[in-house]
Amino acid sequence: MPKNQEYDFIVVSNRLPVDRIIDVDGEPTWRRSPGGLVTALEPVMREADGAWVGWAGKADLELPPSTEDGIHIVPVALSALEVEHYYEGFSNDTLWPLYHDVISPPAFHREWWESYRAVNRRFAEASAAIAAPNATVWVQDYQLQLVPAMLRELRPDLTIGFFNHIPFPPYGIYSQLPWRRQIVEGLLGADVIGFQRVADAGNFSRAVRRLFGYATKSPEIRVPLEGGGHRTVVAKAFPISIDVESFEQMARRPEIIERARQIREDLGNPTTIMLGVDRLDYTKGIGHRLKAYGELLSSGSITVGDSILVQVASPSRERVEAYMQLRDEIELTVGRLNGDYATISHGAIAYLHHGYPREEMVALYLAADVMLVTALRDGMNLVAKEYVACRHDEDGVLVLSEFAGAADELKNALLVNPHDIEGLKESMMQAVVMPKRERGSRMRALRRRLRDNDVSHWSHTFLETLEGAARKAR
Ligand SMILES: O=P(O)(O)OC[C@H]1O[C@H](O[C@H]2O[C@H](CO)[C@@H](O)[C@H](O)[C@H]2O)[C@H](O)[C@@H](O)[C@@H]1O
Ligand SMILES: O=c1ccn([C@@H]2O[C@H](COP(=O)(O)OP(=O)(O)O)[C@@H](O)[C@H]2O)c(=O)[nH]1
Repeated sequence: MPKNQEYDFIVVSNRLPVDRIIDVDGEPTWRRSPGGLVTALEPVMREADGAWVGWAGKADLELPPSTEDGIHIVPVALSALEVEHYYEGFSNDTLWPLYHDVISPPAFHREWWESYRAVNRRFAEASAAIAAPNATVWVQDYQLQLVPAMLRELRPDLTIGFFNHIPFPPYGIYSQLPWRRQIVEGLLGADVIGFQRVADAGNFSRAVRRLFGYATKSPEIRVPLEGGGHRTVVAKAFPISIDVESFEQMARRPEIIERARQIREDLGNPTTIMLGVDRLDYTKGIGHRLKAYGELLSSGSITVGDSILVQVASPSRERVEAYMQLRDEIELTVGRLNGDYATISHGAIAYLHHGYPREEMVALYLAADVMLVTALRDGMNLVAKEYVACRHDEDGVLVLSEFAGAADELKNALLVNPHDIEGLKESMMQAVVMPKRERGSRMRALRRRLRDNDVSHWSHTFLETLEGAARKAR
């Protein structure tokens, strides 16, 4: 790629779609990055001839732009201290818990904030340097909330969109943030700010009114300009989705169907396989799920041999204290439940602390009778949508937390409040005994709903709104 290549369309996110890793032979190579942001944006970028600006997942790594698996990537380097202060610190120990209902207490440190600002500036400069005149730049997520305003200052010709993949909290929580004004100002640099849920967009508009007193009339916010007049910023919900077709196609492949059969056989062909798939994150409600499952075992409502819970808990943010603690808690609970209930031949919980490739995920979805998504708070939760996309057999039951963004659309799931352990147990049992007819009718309705909003619909709707807003502003 020539050095100063310019692009008309740029996606900017903390993570690139691939992480730089060292393989077993000691050779550097790339591996798919974790999390739903990459799952959703990868097909969007394949369709567009743009560039993806982001971090390669390792400290102190200066890499030239390149094309990996058909996507132009422009790596931004972070020092080890920046990984600690900007990524693990401000992004994942301040903003992440604050924006997820303070499930874990957020930590506020001024040096983390300074690092967040410096790294946001670097992302803004890296994007400005490769943007063609009047290009569209789409900034992603809470790690980069200052980038829109920084970019607007550097390049007023650009059309700037922002999408927040996690919730935006109510003002009573948001207002704890010492840098609450600066973050809102950063976001208001965008022409369109997208959120997962209508409630998130409402919370953001309220924060703008409370902090700055700007006039808002949903979905528009009037931002006064220095020399008089105003700019209009659109703040609106655009629920993210997945490439439904590609998940379904994968789930129809004979070798994946065979792998699903093999998984069931390896688990001893139980009557009911329950499945949880999450990054090992305190927002995902894994502990609540295990508590409910343990009580069902204890009361004899379910028995080992007849039922098993497969829990994929993929490694995440492993140097952040709250995540280390969570891992200890979860693994202690799993150990106890297996110790109390497993037999030589049958486990109670198959606990897997790994990140699996997509093919294996799809086989697991096909093998699972009941999918448990019990997040305490989650921007969207693409796992719930992937389960539905894969069930072309119109079978399987989705138990879904009402605190996951996906619950706004997937109303034919069994919706639960994961804090209500009795209610959760009842829903899990309802899923176990649900008649085939009801499973089929619920799954058909879920699949219809999912097809109405796949990831290409999401990105086109957002980008059309962005184009319209920018046209009005010119
Ligand atoms: O990059 P990491 O720190 O390893 O974390 C992985 C990603 O987690 C979060 O995902 C969110 O985006 C999903 C897609 O919109 C959504 O379904 C989910 O509810 C969110 O939690 C995070 O927002 C991403 O930035 C991370 O890359
Ligand atoms: O071992 C794993 C665990 C998860 N995932 C994928 O990671 C994404 C998780 O996205 P979600 O929106 O559910 O949550 P996030 O991790 O982004 O908070 C989904 O595409 C999963 O299929 C995966 O590929 N391998």
